[in-house]
Amino acid sequence: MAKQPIESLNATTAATEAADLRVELNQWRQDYYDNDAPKVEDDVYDREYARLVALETAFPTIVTPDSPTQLVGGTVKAGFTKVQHPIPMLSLGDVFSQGELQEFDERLRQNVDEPFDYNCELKIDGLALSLRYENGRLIQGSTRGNGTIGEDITKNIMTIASIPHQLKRPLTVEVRGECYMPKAAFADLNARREAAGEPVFANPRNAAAGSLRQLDTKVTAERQLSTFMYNVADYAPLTARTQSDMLTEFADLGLTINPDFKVAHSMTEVFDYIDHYQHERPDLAYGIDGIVIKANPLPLQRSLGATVKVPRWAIAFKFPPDEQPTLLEDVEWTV
Ligand SMILES: NC(=O)c1cc2c(=O)c3cc(F)ccc3oc2nc1N
Repeated sequence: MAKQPIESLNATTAATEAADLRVELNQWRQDYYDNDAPKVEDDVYDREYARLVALETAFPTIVTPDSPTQLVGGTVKAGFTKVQHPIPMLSLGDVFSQGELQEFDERLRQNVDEPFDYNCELKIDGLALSLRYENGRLIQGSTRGNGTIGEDITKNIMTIASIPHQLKRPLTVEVRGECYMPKAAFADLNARREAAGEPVFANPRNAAAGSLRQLDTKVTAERQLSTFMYNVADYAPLTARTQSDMLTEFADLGLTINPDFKVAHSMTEVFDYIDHYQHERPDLAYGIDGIVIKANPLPLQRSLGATVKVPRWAIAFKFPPDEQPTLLEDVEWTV
């Protein structure tokens, strides 16, 4: 049904609509985060979620603690040891148009007096993970979970080739990134599963999540997972002063980063980057669901900090869902 404009609602009608949205969104979250099997396309979830945020913003008294707007990520799957993230792993705020991205930039620059660049990065469509290194040795891997409590997947991440067990320098640092399954590995896996009469994965993100959040490490080891690291919990151990230099420092340490990042000196350059990768997307070896732009100076990231849920210094520009082009040779031509 058509949504009433927010201005025409009162707290009671808003609370009723919000309650219905929460039931629906929490069920979808459960499917997405806990069962790695979403029931709806991301854009449907995002649209309903944006409506709930708008209702709660217009009527703050209707917010409830269990509202998905107050939670981050999913929960901890049974069978996994829990890991407390000393510094929470947050999610990114989303925007869906260049206009909204422009607003994000203007809002940010109102609170920052010195000029700054953005670092543009591909938004890898996988699942977030955190790696703890002590004196350069990999000692723990965990999922985001709900942002403060994740799952211990140390044994599983030890089997991923792109994750070094020893950094090139003896740093004690917690790095964060995305675990993903390349498109080719996804196609192979589903072909094997189909041949074996097993259910196939809906998309590479679910396949990566199902392969990483796996109690049987041998299964993880054969799933050809990979990673791109993009963030730290605590900036102190690094020498880098910008996001872009941090990615280069990660590579020097032996971590795997996505090389397609780019410093943008204006929103025009940000939009050019977005347009370029919106076209490149089908040819990339891995799935992306958007672009992430981040304030490049690390001291600025630190001073801007985060809300209860998202960093103030970064935003995700989401692409519309990936329409798989129908390959013409797949179409039966009737003559
Ligand atoms: N999927 C991604 O490729 C990707 C994801 C995030 C985040 O989730 C993320 C979450 C934060 F709280 C802060 C920075 C982040 O940076 C990020 N950068 C990326 N490139």
